[in-house]
Amino acid sequence: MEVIKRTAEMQEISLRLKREGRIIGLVPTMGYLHDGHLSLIKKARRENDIVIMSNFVNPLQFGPKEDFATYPRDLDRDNKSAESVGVDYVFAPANEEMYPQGYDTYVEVKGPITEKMCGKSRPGHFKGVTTVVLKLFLITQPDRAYFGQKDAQQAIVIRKMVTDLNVPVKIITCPIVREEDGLALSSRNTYLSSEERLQALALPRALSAGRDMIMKGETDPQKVRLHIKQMLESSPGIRVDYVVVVDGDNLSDLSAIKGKVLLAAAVYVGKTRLIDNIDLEV
Ligand SMILES: Nc1ncnc2c1ncn2[C@@H]1O[C@H](COP(=O)(O)OP(=O)(O)OP(=O)(O)O)[C@@H](O)[C@H]1O
Ligand SMILES: CC(C)(CO)[C@@H](O)C(=O)[O-]
Ligand code: BAL
Repeated sequence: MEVIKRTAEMQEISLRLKREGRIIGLVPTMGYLHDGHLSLIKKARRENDIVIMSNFVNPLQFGPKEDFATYPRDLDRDNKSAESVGVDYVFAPANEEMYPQGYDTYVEVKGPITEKMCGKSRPGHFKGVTTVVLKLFLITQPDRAYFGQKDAQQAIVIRKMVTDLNVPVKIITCPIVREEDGLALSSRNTYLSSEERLQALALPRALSAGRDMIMKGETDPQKVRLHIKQMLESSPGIRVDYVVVVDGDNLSDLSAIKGKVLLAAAVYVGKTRLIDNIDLEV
């Protein structure tokens, strides 16, 4: 496995691999790898000749009061994990490589899908995500790129960017990997104290309760949303950011529960903001 820090070098390698006819899979990450990331890499490994994993904590997608500075980082450990699951190239640029002095270009998906949920709570977040992801695509020339369903809105926004800009990359969304007790794996789980770690279980439990209501025949999205919200609000240590029950393809509001449905929520557990969701076909 090679670790590449320069954008020009990574792009040169990727263009050469493409000329040689190799199929490239890209797994974009912000590092501090866990089994969720590894599941994306393993799928990319099975489906492509070459696997590139990017490891870059993108300052552009963090708000001024968010956790860019404290976001967990451990490049050495990440490189060992990446190598153990067959990554060929780790692309780990410094900020100045991605955004040199005078950098001025941004990519933004405008409209309803970036205005709600995490887009509403984190203004500018998705503009930062789409900008870095398009840059990563141009630097690494992937045929396929792998994203986790845990960041469901992110995957939908990236699909929209790729469609609207005719980007020749196939977007593959992979299922959420969870701890045995149901908590979705997330680098930010490391912020939780042992008490908060227990309190955080309210999030997957409330979403599962919403799913159970639907399985038992509930068709009113507002009733399901309220039930999830009330469960969260009555859970110790939890502050609700948002709860939605929306169309799983485009995040639009539903008049009735039918087809692809996404139950998604973001909560604060102490100072830590966690997101989770369940998608189902009704
Ligand atoms: N539990 C998970 N299961 C599947 N994919 C995941 C999981 N957690 C993260 N991913 C995916 O891994 C990719 C990189 O995510 P990222 O590095 O931000 O990790 P993270 O754990 O989501 O961190 P955080 O949520 O704390 O920012 C994203 O596509 C994300 O959706
Ligand atoms: C896609 C991504 C790597 C862009 O910085 C990030 O948003 C993430 O880790 O999900
Ligand atoms: N996993 C999404 C990256 C972020 O929260 O900024």
